[in-house]
Amino acid sequence: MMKELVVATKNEGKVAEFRSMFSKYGIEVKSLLDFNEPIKDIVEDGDTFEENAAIKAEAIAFQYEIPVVADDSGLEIDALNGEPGIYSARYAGEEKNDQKNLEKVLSQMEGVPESERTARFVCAVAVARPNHETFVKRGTCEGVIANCPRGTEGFGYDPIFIPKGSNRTMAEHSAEEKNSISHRKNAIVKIEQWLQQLS
Ligand SMILES: O=P(O)(O)OP(=O)(O)OP(=O)(O)OC[C@H]1O[C@@H](n2cnc3c(O)ncnc32)[C@H](O)[C@@H]1O
Ligand SMILES: [Mg+2]
Repeated sequence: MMKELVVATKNEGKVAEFRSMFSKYGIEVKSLLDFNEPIKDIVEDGDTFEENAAIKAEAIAFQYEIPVVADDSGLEIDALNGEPGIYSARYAGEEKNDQKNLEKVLSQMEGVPESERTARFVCAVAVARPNHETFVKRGTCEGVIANCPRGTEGFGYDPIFIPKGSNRTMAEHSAEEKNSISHRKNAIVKIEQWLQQLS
């Protein structure tokens, strides 16, 4: 029997990755995109990835009285003092446009030499349940910012992020490859015990 688990996200790219990575635990993912009623956007006003992940997970867990997982993630660029960071989704404006966001990063990074283009993807994964303390785990993926976008896989900033040890952008990695090295994967392995005992 497949167990069902709600992941409190409206991001289709994230949903696909959770679906793929949770399948080995026998878990079927339901996201906010699958709810019949419209789910209002959750205000992400925390100061950290961890706080925002907990805010999203708890909003849905407490409303529906079910266990919920949520993800808050983004790109930290050293030469930009950690920007866009927790503001990654809206870096180029309220409309949350992936293409505009990565173009803004590239323009901010113009002229920055190879050795100073270090960055990391960060993912905080929160587990919230009625009558339990929420817990949050962080995973990261180190890399560098490319000079121009390449590749069509993945989502978000993947076309401009080259993971450490590779010469391809994340968007030039297959879904399977990304899911073996990503920040999201590295956060999910830290909640593995909880995923395994879920019934
Ligand atoms: O809040 P939810 O509904 O989960 O969806 P969101 O897209 O708003 O997600 P976040 O608030 O966590 O913002 C994450 C930002 O970081 C980007 N991002 C997160 N994970 C990524 C990944 O694996 N590859 C590329 N970009 C990623 C993503 O495109 C967003 O711009
Ligand atoms: Mg968001």
